[in-house]
This record gives sequence, structure tokens and C-alpha cells, in this order.
Amino acid sequence: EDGHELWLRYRPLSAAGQAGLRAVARAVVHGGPASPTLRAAVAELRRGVAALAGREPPEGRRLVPGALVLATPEFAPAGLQLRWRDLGREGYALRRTRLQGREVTVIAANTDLGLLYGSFAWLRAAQAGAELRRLDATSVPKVGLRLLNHWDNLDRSVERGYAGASIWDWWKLPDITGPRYAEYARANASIGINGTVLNNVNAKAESLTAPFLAKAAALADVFRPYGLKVFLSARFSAPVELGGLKTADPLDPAVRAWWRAKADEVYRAMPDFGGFLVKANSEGQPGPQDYGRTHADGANMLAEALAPHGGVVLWRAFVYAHENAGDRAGQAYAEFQPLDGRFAPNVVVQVKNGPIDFQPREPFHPLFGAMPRTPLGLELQITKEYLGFSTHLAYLGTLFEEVLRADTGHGGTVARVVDGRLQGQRLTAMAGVANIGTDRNWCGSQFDQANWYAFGRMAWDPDLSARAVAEEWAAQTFSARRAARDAIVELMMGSREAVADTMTPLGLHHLMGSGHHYGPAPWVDDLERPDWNPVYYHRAGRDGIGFDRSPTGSNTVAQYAAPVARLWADPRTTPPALLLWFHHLPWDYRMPSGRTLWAELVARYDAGVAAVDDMGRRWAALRGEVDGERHAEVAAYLAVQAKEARWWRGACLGYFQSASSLPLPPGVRPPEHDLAFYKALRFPFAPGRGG
Ligand SMILES: CO[C@H]1[C@H](O)[C@@H](O)[C@H](O)O[C@@H]1C(=O)O
Repeated sequence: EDGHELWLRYRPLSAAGQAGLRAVARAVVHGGPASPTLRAAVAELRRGVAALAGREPPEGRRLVPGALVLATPEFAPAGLQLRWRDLGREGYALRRTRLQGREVTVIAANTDLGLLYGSFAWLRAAQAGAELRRLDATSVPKVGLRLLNHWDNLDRSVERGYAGASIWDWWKLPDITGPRYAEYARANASIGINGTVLNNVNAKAESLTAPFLAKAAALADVFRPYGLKVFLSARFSAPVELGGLKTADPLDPAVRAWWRAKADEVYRAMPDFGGFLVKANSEGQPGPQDYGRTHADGANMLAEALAPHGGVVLWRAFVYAHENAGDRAGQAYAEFQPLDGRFAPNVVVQVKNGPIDFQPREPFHPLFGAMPRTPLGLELQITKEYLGFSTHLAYLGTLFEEVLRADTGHGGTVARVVDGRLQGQRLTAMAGVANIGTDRNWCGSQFDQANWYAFGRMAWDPDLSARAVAEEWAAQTFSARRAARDAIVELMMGSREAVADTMTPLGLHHLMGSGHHYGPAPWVDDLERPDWNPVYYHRAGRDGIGFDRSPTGSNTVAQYAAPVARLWADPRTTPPALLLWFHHLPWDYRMPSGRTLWAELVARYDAGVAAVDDMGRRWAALRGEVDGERHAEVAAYLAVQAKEARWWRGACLGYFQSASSLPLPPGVRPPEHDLAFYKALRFPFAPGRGG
């Protein structure tokens, strides 16, 4: 099979499945003349049915029995009863019904984009083995802006990218666009992603110059039929770097005028441009605080420039600075929460998942629920910077589900804050840092495709379960056979926990080597910034281990709503999975399991190794169910993961033993090597941050 097909493989169904599908897809009927978006929907249905059922349905205008009918209010076959208003701008209805005496399937939407989304949904249902003769479903996205964030540099390196070079071939753009961009847009449309930020948040001003805007516009032209809008990361100091101004002070009239003119220029190139994403006053990026102004001052200036064109500002809340030596985890809340209500209406504050930084496990961010008068977007990381890059298998659907379902204590879950329902926000956003590159398999490994997929599906509907999404993906990507699909899903469902246990169990975080963020380095204590050192985070010593964020420590726990803060302030009521994120505890602390903390920590590292070994065995058993090429590729990665899980265990147990001076609990297998071995490990395949 071709590695380019992602989950859109449309492998032939069983004979019975084919017969069933043919009967409900005898023709694709629409109103025409077709827009490019409607053309894409029709083409997708015909291509999908042709591949799945072995016969391509003709396209037509007549309502034949067994037709698939693409209906909009302008082309609604007589007799069709629908509450169009419920479908909004992007939603769709799939309905099997009798129209003019004929049994047909209606895919209905208010817009052609809704029809495209509905067509993909119908094809998904066909592959999931749904009862296509009894379809009656409506789906409307719960989140408005469903965005990929590419951390792609203009030299085609990708910050934290593990799938080859950037797919944006800036050199050849705008003249050469090639088929890959359309494939990319099609894949995004298939899971409901409707916007993409092309360039790294560590932005170069150059990306806003006329030549680059022309290149971005060429991509926007390719993406447009698929409903995918282009956004750009903007460098805050661009007025100085590009405009020759003395300052980028957001309250300076000349600076404001520069941004207004720049926005006008961007919209001349791309009339449907989405807006700017901004990383400001974070990790050395310029921002309004350089001029004594606030994040709101900075965001509102850009918002004012974009507003006449309908654009939005996505202003990131991922901020930390070394002056804040106390507790990095608390800085975003401290800077942003007091600004609630001060942002312009077309600003979304984009909050990273995890108060620290995309760790294998963190509590949800305390800003969710705490800024009721500000649209808060959720930023997830699809690329696995801290979860083993593309070499380790970790399905992130379960991580996404965990954060979305977390109860903020402000009257609803993170999902209800993000979809705007809890606090009545109309501007809503979810962003995923992309894991896409030039690798033949797009994402660096087969299973990393599932994380792109899961992000899109869960941004459309944050209430989808990780399991349901894994089932869809596995059926489309690997096998429709029930037993094989279930085995793959089981493997996926446990995989993120396995990685958390392998690297940072019990709420430990940021034990990865600095720079690469891949292998273990709990011993590092000599980097220029305290909060780049793993020792800053684990604080292991003879007295115990963990970061005390309770009232006896940094008290960052107080940033959470009272019901949550109360629970997490006390180690007895803190879930074991978050224990050492909030508490510094003695090694002989008694865990709910009855073990001491030390014994529990050892047990978790053992569990991590065992789980990874188990994944390897389960995958081996699927030989024959999956094509040989992909089976071998995944097996090779799992072997690397098994080796590295042992490295993690050995490095962490060895180091924590030296810090605690404790012997290993009885019966525990000692690490394979002494600490010096692990300290000397290099990770040659681990790219750094890129330029
Ligand atoms: C884009 O920079 C990244 C940086 O590479 C990464 O290590 C950290 O996760 O977060 C930064 C951010 O999110 O801004």
C-alpha cells in the first residue's frame, strides 16, 4: 500500500460489504454547477465508493433509487424535511430517507464545505460498518477554529519536527505547488481541520514580506476548496525589522499604522486569511513587555489591524522567564488571569496544554475557567516532543481526552470552556502543533498519523472518546477486520500510559535531556536557567522527591478553583498520577497501593518496560493482518522503544538511588548499567530546535 494514503486508503470491503455499499451509492446526485468545494465532495464520494465497493457511482442530477444526494437549501429535493438552521455553517446531516418514492441517502448542509465534511463522514461510516440503510445523524463542530500550528522554519527545518523537512517548499513556491499540498488539505478536511498556521511561532519577520506572502497565498489557493484557511505566526518586532521603525511599542501610533498597513497587504494577497498567531515575551521572543506594556496591549493592537478584515489574533499564554525562579508553572496564570476582560473581541488567548510544557502527563492548565470574559483556546502538541518523538508509539487520543474531560472546578470541564459553552464564548479554538513533514509516511511513523487524526476529530467534537477515535482510525488505516482492529486499538489505548511510566511516572516531569527532550537526564543541574534543569523539577534528595506546589511550597495549586485546589493541595487526595507534580514527599510515604513511594516509583518504571515489551508482542501477533512493509516498520520502532525504555529505567532508578541513598526494593532487577553508562548516552537521531 502507498504510504501517502494516510487514513484515506479506502481498501476494498468484504464481498457482502461491497454489495451493501453499492446498493446505497448507486449515483452521486447534486445540484451543480459545482464550486471547487462541491467538486471535491463529489470526487471524494466517487473515489471512495469505487475503491471500497469496486464500482464508481456515476454523477448526475436525477434522483435515482439508492442515490447519494448532496443537498443544500438551494438544492433541496422536494419532500426533504430538515432543520437547516441546526446545521450552522460547517455542520451536516446524513439521512437515509424516502424522497419522491425512492430510497436515497441525503448528505445535507448549508454550505458546500458542510457537504464536503458530510461526505467524509459518510465514507467513515461506511468503513466503520455502520448501518447505512438506517443513517440519521447530525454533526456540527463544537469548536470554531480547528487549527494546525506548524513550527516550520523558512529554511525548511521544523522545530520539534520528527518527520523530515517542512512540507512547505518555500524555494519553489509560489510557482510550483505540486500535488502534495492538495493531499494535505484533503486529509485535513477529512477530519474537520479548517485552518493552518504555516510558520513557526519562533517567527522570522521575513515571513511577512511580500515574497513570502505570495508563497503563502499560493498555498491558500490550493487549500481553499478544502475549507482550510491560512494563518501566519507574526513576529512582534516586525515593525522595527521590516518597517525601519525605532520601536514596536503597541501604543505607538506609527507602530499601529504599520500593522494596519501590513494587515491590508496580507488580505490583498489572501482575502480569506485567518489571522496571526503570536508568541511574545516567551523564551526570548520580543513582545509588548519590552515596552512596559501588557499582553492585552500587544494582542489588541494586532486585533485592531485584523478586525476590518474579519481576522483573529491567537495570542499564546506560554510564557516563562528565568526571573521567575520560584515556580515556572505559575507564570502564565500570574500574567494573564488579571487581564481577563481586557482583550479585544477578535483575540483568542491560546493556552498550552500543561502549565509546564506538553509533558507526558500534567494537570490541566489553571487558566481554563479562570478567565470567563476571554476566549481561551487549547493548544495541544501533536508532535511528540516529550513523548519519544516519532520513534516511540504513544497514541495521544487518551491524553487529549484526559485534559478535555478534566473538571476545572469552575462549573464545567476544559472541553466546555474551550467550546465556549460554559462561559458563553462565541469565538472558540483548538490548536495542534503539527507532526507533519516530508517523510513518506507524513508523520515520521505509522502510528503518529493517528495523533493528527485524533486531534482533528476531537477538535470537531471534544466529547468524542479516545477509543472511538482510535477505532475509526484503525479501521481506515489498517484493517476493517474486527479482531485485528480491536487488537490495534487496545495497543493504542495503553500506549501513552506506557510512555508516561517509562519516562515520568507519578507526576514527575521534564526529566528529559535539555535541548533534545528525548532521552533521560535527571542528573542535569548546570544549565544557565534553573528551569531548564531536570533537578529543578524533581527535587530528589535524601529527604524525598517531587515539586511542592502545595501551600507548604510554591502554592501554585491555589491557581485552581477551590474544589480542585483543595483536592490537589493534599497528597492524600491528589491522584497518584499527579502526585509528584504537586508534592514533595519522603521516600517512605505510603501510597494507596500500600507500597512506599520509592517502591511505587520503581514499580512504575518496571511497568513501563513491561508495557512496551507487551506492545511489541501484541504487534508481532498482528503479522499477516497488516501489510508487510508497515508491519515491519512499526516492529522496528517498537524494538527501539523497548531498548530505550530500559535506558530510561536504568538511568532514573540509578540516579534516584544515588540521590536517595536507598537500596532497590527486594526482588527488583538492578539497572543493566551503572550511571556513567547512561550519562554517556547520546541520541544522534534527536534533532535540536532547528534554526
Ligand atoms: C516553539 O518553541 C517551543 C520549544 O521548541 C519547545 O521546546 C517548548 O515546548 O515550547 C516552545 C513553545 O511552545 O514556544
